[in-house]
Amino acid sequence: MAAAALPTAPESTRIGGAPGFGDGRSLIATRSFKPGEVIATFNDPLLALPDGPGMRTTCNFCLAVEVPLKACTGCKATVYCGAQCQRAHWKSIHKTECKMFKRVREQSNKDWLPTPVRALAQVLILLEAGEPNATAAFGDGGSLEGNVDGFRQDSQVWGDFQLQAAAALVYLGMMASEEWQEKARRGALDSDEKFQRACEVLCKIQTNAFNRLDQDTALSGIFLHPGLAMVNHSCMPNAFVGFDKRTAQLRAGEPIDEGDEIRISYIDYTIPRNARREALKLYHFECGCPRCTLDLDVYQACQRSPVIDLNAFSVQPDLQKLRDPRVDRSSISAAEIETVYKQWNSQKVPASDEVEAMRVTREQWKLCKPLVEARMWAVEPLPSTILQLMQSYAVGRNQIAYALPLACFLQTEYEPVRYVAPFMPWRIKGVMLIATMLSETAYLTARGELAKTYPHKGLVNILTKSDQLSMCEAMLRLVVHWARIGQTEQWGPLREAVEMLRDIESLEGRARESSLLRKWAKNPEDFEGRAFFQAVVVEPINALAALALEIVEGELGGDERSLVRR
Ligand SMILES: C[S@@+](CC[C@H](N)C(=O)[O-])C[C@H]1O[C@@H](n2cnc3c(N)ncnc32)[C@H](O)[C@@H]1O
Repeated sequence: MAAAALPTAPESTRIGGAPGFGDGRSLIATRSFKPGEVIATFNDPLLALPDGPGMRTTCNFCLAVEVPLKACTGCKATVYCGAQCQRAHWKSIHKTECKMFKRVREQSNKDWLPTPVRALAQVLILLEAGEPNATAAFGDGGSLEGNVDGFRQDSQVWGDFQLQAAAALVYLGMMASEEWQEKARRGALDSDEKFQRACEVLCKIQTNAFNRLDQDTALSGIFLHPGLAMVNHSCMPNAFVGFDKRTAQLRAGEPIDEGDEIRISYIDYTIPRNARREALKLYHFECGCPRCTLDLDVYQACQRSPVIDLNAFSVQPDLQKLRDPRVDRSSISAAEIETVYKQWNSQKVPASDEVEAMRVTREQWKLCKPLVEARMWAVEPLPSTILQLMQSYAVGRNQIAYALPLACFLQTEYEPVRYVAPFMPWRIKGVMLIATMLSETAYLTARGELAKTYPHKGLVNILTKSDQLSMCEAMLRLVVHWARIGQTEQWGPLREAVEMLRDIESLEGRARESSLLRKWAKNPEDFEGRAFFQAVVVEPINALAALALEIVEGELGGDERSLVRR
C-alpha cells in the first residue's frame, strides 16, 4: 500500500490500523453505538451513478427512481429529475461526459456504457480536471487501496480491466482506437502510462465502491466515498450500510463499544463458506471472522448474536427457537452443504421464461432434499429455492394466497436466523410483503372469492377464520417500529407502511382491534395486547407457515412420499 494522506474519519470514529491483516487501515468507534444507530452519514460521494441499463430510468445526479425524468438534450443518454440536478451534474462531471456519450453514439450506436467503464471515465475526467478529492483518492499514491498486484495475477479479471480501460480511454478521446489496437497487438499496453493508470483506477473502484442497491426497485449502481471505503469486512459484521439517493448511512447492527472496529459485510454472508471465499476473491484477502474460521452455519452464527432478544417484538417472537434451533446436523455435513450449494448455483433460473424457470426450480428443489431432511430451513440454498417459488406465485402467476404461506414460512424460519436484527432492511421488507399480501387476501375473502380462486381447503380455512386485517395491521406496526430504528424516514417501505396503516385505521368497526394492537406496539409486554397479538397474529401466521412445505412439495416435488416431516 502506498503511504498516502488518510481520508477524514467521520465524527465519533477514527481511522486505525488493522491488526491481524497487514498494514491496512480500519474504522474504529470512538464512542458506543446502540443497535440501529447511525454511526456516520456520507454525503458528496466521489462516485454515485446508476447501473448502465438504469441510466434511462434513474436521475443521473440524485439517483431518484420512479419520478418523471428528462433527457440531456446534448447527449440524450443521461436523464434528470429536474433542472437543479441537471445543473449540478453538468458542473461536476457531465460537461465532459456529455461529449463522451456523443462519441459512444457515433462509434457504437449505443446510448449507455457498462457501469465500470462509465465509473472509470468519470474518475479520469475528475483527475484530468485536478479535482482535489479525486486526486487524493485516485491520483499517484492516492489514499485508496487497489490490490493492484493481486488483480494483475488474475488473468481473466485483468483482461476485463484492460478492455474496460480501453473503452473509457477511447470514448473519452484520450486514446485513438487504432493506437489501442496496435499496442494490444504488440503486447505493449503494460508500458503505456495512461493505460496503466486507468487499470489501476479500476482496481481501486473494484476494491472500494459499493454496489448501491436501490431500496425499492432493487436497482443497483456504484457509490464510492473515501471515508466509507475505510471500513473493513467481516462475515459476522457489527454494522451495515443503507443508501438514500446520494447519501450512505453507516449504522450499527449490534451494540458497538468505544474502541471496537466497525465492520460491514462486502458480500452475502449467509451463503456457505466456500461460496463466500469465492465472492471475496475480488478483495484479495481471506476472512478471519468466527463464521469463517469455525465454519459456523447460519443457525450457529445466529446463536452467537447479541441481538436475539430484539425478536421478542417480531413475527417470530419465540426466542427459544433462535437460541436452540432443532436442526439435525447428523444427516448432512458442511462439505455436503457446500456441494449442494455449488450444484444449485450452477443452475441459473431464467428471468423471462416462466416454464423453464419452474423446471429449473424443480431441479433445485431436488438438490435441497438433504437440507429438508435435516430441518435446515435457513441454510442456503433451501430458502432461496422457496423464495423463487414465492416470487413466481406473487409476480408471475398472480396467486398471492399461495405466496402468502411461503412468505410466512420465510419470515418465521429463515429471516430471523440469517439477519438476527429485525431492523435489517431485508427483514422489514419481508414483513411488509406479508402485510401487502394479507391486504389482498382480506379483500378476496371479503368478496367471497377466496374459495373460488384457491382450491386448497386448508389454506382457505385458515384465512377465512383469521382476522386478516388485524394481522395486516400488526405487520405494518412492526414495519413502522423497526424502520424508524434502522432506516431513514424517507425509506420507501416505511412511507408505504405509514400510508397503509392510516387507511386501515380509518376503517369502521375496527376500534377495539386497533386499540389492542396500538397497546401491544407501545409495550410488547402489555398483557392484553400481547395475548391479542399471540392469538390473532402469531398463531395464524404459524398456521400459514406450516402449510408452506406442503405447497412447495406439491408444486415442485412430484414425489409421492412427502418430504414434509414437521
Ligand atoms: C474497502 S477497503 C477497506 C479499507 C482498507 N483496509 C484500507 O486500508 O484501505 C477493502 C480492502 O481492505 C482489506 N480488507 C478488508 N477487510 C479485510 C479483512 N477482514 N481481512 C483482511 N483484509 C481486509 C482488503 O485488502 C480489501 O480489499
